[in-house]
Amino acid sequence: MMDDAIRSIHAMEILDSRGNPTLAVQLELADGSAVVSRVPSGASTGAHEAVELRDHDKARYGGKGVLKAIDHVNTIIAPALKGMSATDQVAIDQRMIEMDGDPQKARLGANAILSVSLAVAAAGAHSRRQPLYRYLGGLNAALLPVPLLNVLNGGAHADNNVDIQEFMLVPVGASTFREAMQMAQETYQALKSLLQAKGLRTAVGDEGGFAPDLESNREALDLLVEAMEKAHVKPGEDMVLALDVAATELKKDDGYQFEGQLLTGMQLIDYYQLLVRDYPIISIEDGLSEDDWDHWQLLTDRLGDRIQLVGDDLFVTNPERIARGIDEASANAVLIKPNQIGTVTETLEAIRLARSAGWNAVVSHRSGETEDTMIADLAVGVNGGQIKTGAPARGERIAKYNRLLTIEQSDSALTYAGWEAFRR
Ligand SMILES: O=C(O)[C@@H](CO)OP(=O)(O)O
Ligand SMILES: [Mg+2]
Repeated sequence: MMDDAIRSIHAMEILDSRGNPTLAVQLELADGSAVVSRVPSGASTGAHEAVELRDHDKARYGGKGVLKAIDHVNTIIAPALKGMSATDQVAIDQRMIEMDGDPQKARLGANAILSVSLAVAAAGAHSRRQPLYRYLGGLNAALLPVPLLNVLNGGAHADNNVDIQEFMLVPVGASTFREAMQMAQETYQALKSLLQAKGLRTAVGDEGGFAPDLESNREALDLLVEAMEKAHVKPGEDMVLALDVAATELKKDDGYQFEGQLLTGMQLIDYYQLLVRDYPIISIEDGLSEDDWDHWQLLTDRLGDRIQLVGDDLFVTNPERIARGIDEASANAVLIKPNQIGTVTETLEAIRLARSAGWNAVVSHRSGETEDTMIADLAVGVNGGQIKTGAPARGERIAKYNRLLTIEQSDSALTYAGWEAFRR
């Protein structure tokens, strides 16, 4: 047996940051080295995402168990991959895709497949004695990503009257990743004291952002600009803002339920245009719903030369949907979540495709996360330039930021992407 041959794969149940069960995989190579991978889980999931397999035993965790997925790894996937080389990522992923046979990976489960795919990548890097980002990106990996830090929450991620799901700080003007995190942390703390001074709630949502009861989306944006100023961070220069509207969650009949009114797609686009005029917004994710291709095209036509328009639910990290988006000029960037598609190979393909059209690729966490830091390495490895992984709070989000801080301080060949990340 070669040193990097897979000796064993073992899946087990662990908890995600919401306390719901997810799975971890321990993979051992012939040389005795072992790695662990852990799979995240979304709340505002897109209908076109690959299928996350959960069992329906309501007695266990309200039906959110993952016993089926675990069983599929241990009894179907593990025996099939035993003996294969961990550096054969493409062949292994292909094998799992074929064994599943369903376009949305509904048979074995995308979470089952991803847990193994991630472990194989980690093991491949280990056997080559390279950090994961270097293994994934080779010499091409040169950039530390700009963090998009979700510090204010609404929508499906919070229990308040704000419709936009995520308001993110983007410290583009920093000169290092470390400085970017410091700037974000100081603004986050300034925001907290502003909320306290106004008698507003400072409890945090799933991703560590605050979820105060505000009157409007504009009130949230005003607060963020005020927080920057309080932290001596210059809006529009040191730091800009990004939004994830998660508009699929707002879809109602033919329109969008937004700030107490039913708006048409066109009215929503007009609204974004005014927001972009009034605030230092650099990026809007999921401004429209997952099947509203026509309005996506109109939005991109209207704002695409000024800001980044990111498809999350629209593309679900799926190369086929991204190809359609490129064809129809539906957006100019794609959100990359490995668990939306289920394998490392397809994730890399999605990024390559986006890049070939001159689009940006934003590597992202899920709202239900674990301490796994693979996405930090992925963002560096593919020179993504941007990573979205929550507030500078909560251990599972900090784990990714800490991984990036560690990478920055241990590899002098890398530089902070800064404004460069948004140039197309
Ligand atoms: O909508 C999103 O972009 C994500 C992550 O912030 O949320 P979820 O994982 O719930 O889909
Ligand atoms: Mg999103």
